[in-house]
Amino acid sequence: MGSISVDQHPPVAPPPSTTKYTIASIPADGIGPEVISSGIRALETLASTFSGFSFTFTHFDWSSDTYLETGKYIPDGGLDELRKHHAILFGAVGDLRVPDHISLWGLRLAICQPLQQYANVRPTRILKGVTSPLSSCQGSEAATKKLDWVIVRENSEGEYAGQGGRSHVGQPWEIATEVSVFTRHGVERLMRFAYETARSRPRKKLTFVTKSNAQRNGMVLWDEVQKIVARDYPDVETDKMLVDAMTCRMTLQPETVDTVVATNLHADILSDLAAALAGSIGIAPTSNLDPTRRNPSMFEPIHGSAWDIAGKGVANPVGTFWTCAEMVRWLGQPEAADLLMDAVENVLDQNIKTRDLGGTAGTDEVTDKVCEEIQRLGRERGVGAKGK
Ligand SMILES: NC(=O)C1=CN([C@@H]2O[C@H](COP(=O)(O)OP(=O)(O)OC[C@H]3O[C@@H](n4cnc5c(N)ncnc54)[C@H](O)[C@@H]3O)[C@@H](O)[C@H]2O)C=CC1
Ligand SMILES: CC(=O)C(=O)O
Ligand SMILES: [K+]
Ligand SMILES: [Mn+2]
Repeated sequence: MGSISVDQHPPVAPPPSTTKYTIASIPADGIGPEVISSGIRALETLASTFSGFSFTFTHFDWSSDTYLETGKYIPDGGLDELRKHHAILFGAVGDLRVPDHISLWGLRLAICQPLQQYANVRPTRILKGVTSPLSSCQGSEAATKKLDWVIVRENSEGEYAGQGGRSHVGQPWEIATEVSVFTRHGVERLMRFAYETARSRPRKKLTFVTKSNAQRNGMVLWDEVQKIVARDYPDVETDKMLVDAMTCRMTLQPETVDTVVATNLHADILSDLAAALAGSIGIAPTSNLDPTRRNPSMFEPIHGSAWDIAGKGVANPVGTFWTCAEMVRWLGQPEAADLLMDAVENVLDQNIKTRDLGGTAGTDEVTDKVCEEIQRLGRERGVGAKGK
């Protein structure tokens, strides 16, 4: 096991120096446009409440409709257009008329990979006013109060590297391969990011998730690189879990978990579980970060395009509000991010919730109330005079 230092850049570069933020919005498919329009309303309300910063949105109509019309999700030169912005706000991609692997690779992964958004960050906690499904289990009430996690997901390689192929298509002897790719460079930069995240949180605790008993090459390199990186973070307590057992620990001992690092596929699954344990897949956020800030980062709710509820006005916008709060924090406005989350929790606590959380409110009602609460909290906290 040799020493490594392939990636010398600091794990997280500082936010932009300007306060006039340009945001590329890509609502895309299904409930994406519904929740993104709620998110933009909340962001505009936030900017008018604070007056120290502003947003300018550029709307990109890249979606499965566009693909069906033009044969492309992203037009020629599209990524260069995205690069002109400070951040990207994304809804979800996926449409019944297009195979899922075409849509995901045509849009979301076609942005994350070239823009080197290698760190996918997925916080979960039980928001005020929300009941965890774990709370109905005997004795777990105290434990669920301590469900406060950040899952750091590898977002550029691993099981979603896109390597593989099919031969002898349609023949009885057809073969298909899906090859996971783990590079020292890719694993090291992600481990450093995960350790920095764990270090920034009060408990300074990292659960390292692996599957190196069965996956005996890539996961073994994953383990070796983690051990090397861990030496630089003696103040962070690390424990190691095989991914299958991790599902049990998240469910039965949520209070023992704080920051988690896992591969692209493992963390994709664990983070949907995390969202459900915190109440609903409709509340959880995702940041796809290029920590070097050489490229804009992309922010999206954790959920997909949810065709089953699209167009009905019932999608939960909370995952997008939390996503917007994470984006605002990334851009360098932590006070505004905190206020947005406080507004969301106050509204949930008044029992104004969508039906996935047991409520009866629609997307618009929740959005109206959150915007009103942003303004009320802004007045209460006297934030309007700050900045500029
Ligand atoms: N990042 C992305 O763009 C993602 C795209 N997808 C795509 O989305 C499509 C549907 O995938 P599914 O596996 O069904 O996952 P999904 O997350 O779209 O939906 C799963 C279930 O959760 C519900 N749900 C999701 N978001 C909700 C919200 N905000 N409020 C209330 N209920 C909500 C849905 O109604 C559905 O019953 C597929 O094409 C898939 O490839 C899936 C995950 C992420
Ligand atoms: C595609 C997907 O499920 C995700 O990025 O979470
Ligand atoms: K999404
Ligand atoms: Mn997912």
